[in-house]
Amino acid sequence: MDGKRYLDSLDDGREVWLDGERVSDVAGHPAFRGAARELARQFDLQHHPDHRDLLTWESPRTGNRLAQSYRPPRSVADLRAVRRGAEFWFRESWGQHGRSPAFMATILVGLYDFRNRLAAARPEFGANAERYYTHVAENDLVLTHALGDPQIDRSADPVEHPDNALRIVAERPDGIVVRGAKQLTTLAPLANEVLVYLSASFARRGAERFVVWFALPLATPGLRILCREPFGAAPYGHAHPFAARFDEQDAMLFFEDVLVPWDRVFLLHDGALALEGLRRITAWSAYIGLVRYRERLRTLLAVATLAADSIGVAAFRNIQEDLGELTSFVRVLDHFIAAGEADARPTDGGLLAPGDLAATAVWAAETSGRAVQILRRIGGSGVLMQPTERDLASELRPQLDRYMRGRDIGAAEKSRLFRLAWDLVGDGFGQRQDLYEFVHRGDLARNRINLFLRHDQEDVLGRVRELISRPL
Ligand SMILES: Cc1cc2nc3c(=O)[nH]c(=O)nc-3n(C[C@H](O)[C@H](O)[C@H](O)COP(=O)(O)OP(=O)(O)OC[C@H]3O[C@@H](n4cnc5c(N)ncnc54)[C@H](O)[C@@H]3O)c2cc1C
Repeated sequence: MDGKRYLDSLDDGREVWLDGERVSDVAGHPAFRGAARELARQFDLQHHPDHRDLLTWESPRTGNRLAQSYRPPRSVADLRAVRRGAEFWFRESWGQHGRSPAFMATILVGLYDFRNRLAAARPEFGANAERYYTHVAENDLVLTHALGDPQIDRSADPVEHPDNALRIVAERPDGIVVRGAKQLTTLAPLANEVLVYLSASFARRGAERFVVWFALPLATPGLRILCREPFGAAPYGHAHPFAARFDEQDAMLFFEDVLVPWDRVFLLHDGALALEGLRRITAWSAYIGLVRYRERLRTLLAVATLAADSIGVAAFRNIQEDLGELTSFVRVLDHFIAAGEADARPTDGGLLAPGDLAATAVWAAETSGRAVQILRRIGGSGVLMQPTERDLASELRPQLDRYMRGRDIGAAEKSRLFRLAWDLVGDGFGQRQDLYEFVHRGDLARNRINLFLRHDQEDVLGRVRELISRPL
């Protein structure tokens, strides 16, 4: 994929809705233009001779150079190559692109890896998974994924209230027909394809007719995409340096009796397999997601360090403690990522998966809000109160230079620094990024419970039981 091909690919008749209107030119619309161009820029980097070996690899099957993130890792060296490629993508986007192609591609690797288990249920599903992986990898398609059912009534059983879950309304010779909605799909207006599967809560609820995994182009007839309020636009000349480039959008997906051809179906009516598959297909994305989170935290730490310096608080003990706490998050992530590689284990699909990182999903959700709080505490009101570029060019400039400068920094640079902080932790974009960090790995409560229930502590339980079996 290169930038032009990517931008052209969005002109495919997809049904994108924004603020009550259908968007005819997604790549050119002000709400999406910045994010689309940024992704296009990153795709072009894959073709730059300086980055070719880092960002692409040669498929032994076809001899074509494919995006590095589609490499199915068979060794620790492969895992590292995928990680290093992802590090480059996430540095380019300052850790702000959750649904980066470098992330989604690894879910496709997971689907490929799970093909034998899918085939055991129905042979054609395993073949579909393998063919689909090859199709998206060879064409370097931009994917998103949709797992959650709409937030209508979480206490209601979808068997009695079928609108509460995406469901199959017909099985025909040419495919299945699905009706319903998916709650939230990042990047949907800007992706080529959506992979639909189920989070653990939904796979577990025992309503087999709602259990389905499939993939479709976003331009499929009957599939409607409703976008949320965009954050990339810049009213009143206020710069939104991150939002303008990295607002990857989030959308509801409505399926109005959409036909999914059989060759795009991977799993049907099997909640137990969907539950097993969830961990399998996300094994690599959980690890690559940590690489992105580390980049977001590195960005937060750098902006917080410079902000502290710029207002003369960097030498204060409480500020250094805050910065130290943020540094500890970055360093812990270094160790988590290293552990993913050190504990890598072979899969029954013939690949090498990172070690179990379930605890990191809990830790990341717990630390994300705290990281935001630290930058807000350090920046104080400066995070909000900064002149715009037009203010800086106005006759107010002498006052700005006098009263809005920093310790060793002029008013212009200081305001740009704090605009970064505002986008990271303040404005709509910053709030969205924070919420994303908190929920996108799934419900924190459920993740904590699962972690506890799966934790093997038989040894220490036995020793404590033994200890209390006689007077202490
Ligand atoms: C910015 C952003 C981007 C996202 N991107 C994607 C994406 O690309 N693809 C995707 O599939 N999803 C995406 N998500 C969705 C995300 O995975 C969900 O938000 C998350 O799984 C929580 O689900 P929910 O929002 O539906 O909350 P709910 O499930 O409705 O939960 C709301 C609250 O109710 C509690 N609760 C719910 N059910 C129960 C229960 N049975 N018992 C006890 N308590 C309960 C929860 O703990 C929570 O506190 C995104 C979300 C955000 C905010």
